[in-house]
Amino acid sequence: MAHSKRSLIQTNAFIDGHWVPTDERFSVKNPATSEVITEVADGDSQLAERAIDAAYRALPLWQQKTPAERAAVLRKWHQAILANKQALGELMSSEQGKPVAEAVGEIEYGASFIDWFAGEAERSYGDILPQSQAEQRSWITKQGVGVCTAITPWNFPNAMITRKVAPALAAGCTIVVKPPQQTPLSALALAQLASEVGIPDGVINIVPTTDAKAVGEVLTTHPRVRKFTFTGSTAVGKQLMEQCAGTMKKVSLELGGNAPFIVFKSADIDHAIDQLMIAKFRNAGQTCIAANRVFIDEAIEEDFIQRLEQRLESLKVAAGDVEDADYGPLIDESAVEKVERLVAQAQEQGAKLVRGGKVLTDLGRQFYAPTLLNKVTATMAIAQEEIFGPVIAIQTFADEEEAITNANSTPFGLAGYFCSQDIAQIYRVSEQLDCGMLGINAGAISHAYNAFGGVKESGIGREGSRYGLAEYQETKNITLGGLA
Ligand SMILES: NC(=O)c1ccc[n+]([C@@H]2O[C@H](COP(=O)([O-])OP(=O)(O)OC[C@H]3O[C@@H](n4cnc5c(N)ncnc54)[C@H](O)[C@@H]3O)[C@@H](O)[C@H]2O)c1
Ligand SMILES: O=C[C@H](O)CS(=O)(=O)O
Repeated sequence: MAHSKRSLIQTNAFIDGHWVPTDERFSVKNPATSEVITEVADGDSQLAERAIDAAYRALPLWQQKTPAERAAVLRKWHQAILANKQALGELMSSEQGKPVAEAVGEIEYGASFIDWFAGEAERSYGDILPQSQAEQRSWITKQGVGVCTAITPWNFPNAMITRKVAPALAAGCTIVVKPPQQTPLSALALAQLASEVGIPDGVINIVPTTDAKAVGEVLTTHPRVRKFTFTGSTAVGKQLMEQCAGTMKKVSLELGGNAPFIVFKSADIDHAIDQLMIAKFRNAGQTCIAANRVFIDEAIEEDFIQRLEQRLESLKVAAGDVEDADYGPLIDESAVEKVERLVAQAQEQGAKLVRGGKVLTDLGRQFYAPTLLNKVTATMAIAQEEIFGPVIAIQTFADEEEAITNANSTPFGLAGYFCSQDIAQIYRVSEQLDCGMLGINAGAISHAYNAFGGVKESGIGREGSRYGLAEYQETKNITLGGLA
């Protein structure tokens, strides 16, 4: 595998354009080998307050820039990221575990949000309102909300940051980001490139920490913070939303999922399996929109399972720096233990293990085999929790109504998928599935142009698309009188 020439490893906090060391530091490890990559500054609540103050000081000058000026420097950042995508991909793979090729793909995906929102900055329009009084005229302006704070997850260490930072900066906001403890290096590398291309000091600030609770308390309660955005588990999202209430922050939450993947008997089975492989095994299944519950029409169950099992045979599991790896290790020991628990419990309750169901010990404790379980039921934990691993859990259904009822039967509503060649069925089912995003004959649905987000306990708000900028803007109604 070709290795990049440039290293982008930064190990200190990034505040007000400066790299800030701390007395305490924490280790960042490679999940494939458990080797320590480096030690990173361990921020605390005081450092978080310092970062917010820097963002507050930087706000006026950044707000006063024109959308075209903000777009221009965002496009420079976009280009710098793409110019370093191999180094950024290798860095991400080392700290998160995904194959380098997939990591480079995430870098490109993450960069696409910056390019997209550079354009959205230039297309952010207000409105002229109908005249209600003879002597008055009214109009709407859209203004950046102010200082923002963000907390992001480890599974997509680059894109989950740019999906927030890009619209925030495009809207004229400044931001403080707490990256995940497991994968801070990707965030710090983004900040380095932002600084190199001229994004002003204090506009982007990064505070790595092992004390998420203390730093999060500051990011969600500080009076200078007007907007909080979170991507992570539903349980933590609920807690952080409560913490924001005291200062009425504008909140957007991208939370957990439990995506159904329904294959109707009208589907093209081979195409459905292709899409399921994407929706399940991307990032070793550690994806919020992974196909978590697979529903197969009982009329095609035997044929589908036979063909699917054959496809699993072809998957290559290996460390991220191995050529052609389809997926790598799970992020840590607790992730492996959760998958082992869910698979064991399912089998104890009657599920049938068709393939896999074990750690690939020859590769290491973190590597879990491609796994296929059949005869799963809705009452099993594996159908109620995010598996977050390379495990396909199959349930069957007799008719469309049963499939839809079962698919909608969880507190989550992030993504859903179904495969059908029947256009009437496609319209019926797409209108009844209760989720924020639907993939119909499509397992890959994450693009900067699309509106990413969930309903029910999967979140509030949308990221990407033409809807993503509004999460970082306030709508101001202005009325001018005395015109008679
Ligand atoms: N909807 C989406 O777009 C999306 C995307 C990626 C991941 N996720 C979800 O994230 C979860 C996996 O990521 P994770 O394990 O990092 O989730 P997590 O909720 O444990 O952690 C997410 C972030 O929150 C921080 N955090 C944890 N507890 C905190 C607290 N008490 N106060 C402040 N910060 C705290 C963590 O340090 C991390 O930075 C899954 O549920 C997945 O579905 C959702
Ligand atoms: O984990 C879910 C993230 O949102 C990743 S992606 O946007 O689906 O690639």
